[in-house]
Amino acid sequence: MRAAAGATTTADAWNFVEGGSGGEHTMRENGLAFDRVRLLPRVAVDVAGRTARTRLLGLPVPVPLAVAPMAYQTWLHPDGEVATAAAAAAAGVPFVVSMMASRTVEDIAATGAATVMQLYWLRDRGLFRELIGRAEAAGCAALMLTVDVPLLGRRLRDMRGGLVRPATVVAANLGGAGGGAGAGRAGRSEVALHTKVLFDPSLSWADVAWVRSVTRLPLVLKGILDPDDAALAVDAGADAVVVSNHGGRQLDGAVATATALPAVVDAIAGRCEVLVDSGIRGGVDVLKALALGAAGVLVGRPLLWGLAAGGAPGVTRVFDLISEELHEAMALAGCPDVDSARRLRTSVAGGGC
Ligand SMILES: Cc1cc2nc3c(=O)[nH]c(=O)nc-3n(C[C@H](O)[C@H](O)[C@H](O)COP(=O)(O)O)c2cc1C
Ligand SMILES: CC(C)CC(=O)C(=O)O
Repeated sequence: MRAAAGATTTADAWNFVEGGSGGEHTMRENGLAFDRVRLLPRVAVDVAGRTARTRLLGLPVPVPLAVAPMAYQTWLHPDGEVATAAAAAAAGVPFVVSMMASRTVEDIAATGAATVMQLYWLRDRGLFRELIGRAEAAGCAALMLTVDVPLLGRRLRDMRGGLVRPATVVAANLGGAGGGAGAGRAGRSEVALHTKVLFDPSLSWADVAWVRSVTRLPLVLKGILDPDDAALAVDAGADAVVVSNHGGRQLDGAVATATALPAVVDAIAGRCEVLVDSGIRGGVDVLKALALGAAGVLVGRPLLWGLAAGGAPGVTRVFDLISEELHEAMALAGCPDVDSARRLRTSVAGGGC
């Protein structure tokens, strides 16, 4: 799917999707860390009637997956987020709407997908509150505040290429500011410049508590890696956290999520839901995430590959592949359900149990 996507997208769009920050060490390590996790399968467990059904973010789901918030999907396919969300609706999987989505939250919600609205901390608090109101009115099931982007990571592929969004690829929920803002020269990324104007790097735990106080929706914090931050997230009233390094797009050198997850799960101690993303590439990775203590995962780049390669049917194909792999892996690991998957023992290749 990735190869098919690469063959259809422009160099700018491909760099934007595939790129990480700096030397892309964290981006590579995300996959390697999931690869190093070893599962201890159980045997002689009746898995004939197995199910991966569970609840995520208060929503019933057939598999413990949600679509990660990802900006500017019309860059990859003309229908953009509406195509991805239509496939998510068909799969029964929640769709997280990026604040920088290129289709409106109302159009996305109209696909019938269960939606969650992702927010960045904006300098313009009026606009920030307006978006919360729109998300509530559109029927979003939760808000997801991304806390790992005081500024955009140093994305060398985008800087070297002088990345510019096409003028048609707009932040549809922010008044539709388009790309092409004259920054298209080597060493500059127009996306980084645009976000620098919008995003407020002063976010603090007091602000998180304020966000908690201005909405009745469940609040999810995305971008937690340190167990102390996980505990602070609970104190600030978070209903869920996402263990994430933003797909290796923020701090290069940050820990891989499969490595960080167990300590966060311990620190949370059941007080809120723990999700994970960054490096999930198939059903076995999902099973590993569950075994490491997550309630579920956000799937990122693989869905964009499906979108670029084949629109909504391409995204559906990716959901189907991950679901088939998960169900097969659960059977082979002796897991009739998600709770038993979360009790599997793990070890790390080269280490002890
Ligand atoms: C093209 C692209 C755009 C993204 N846009 C956003 C965004 O708008 N908001 C956000 O919180 N995370 C964003 N992310 C990060 C994803 O939500 C997720 O954390 C990351 O993709 C997980 O890594 P993986 O795709 O390698 O598994 C983006 C990621 C990609 C690849
Ligand atoms: C436009 C960006 C802020 C989207 C993002 O979070 C990302 O590219 O990782």
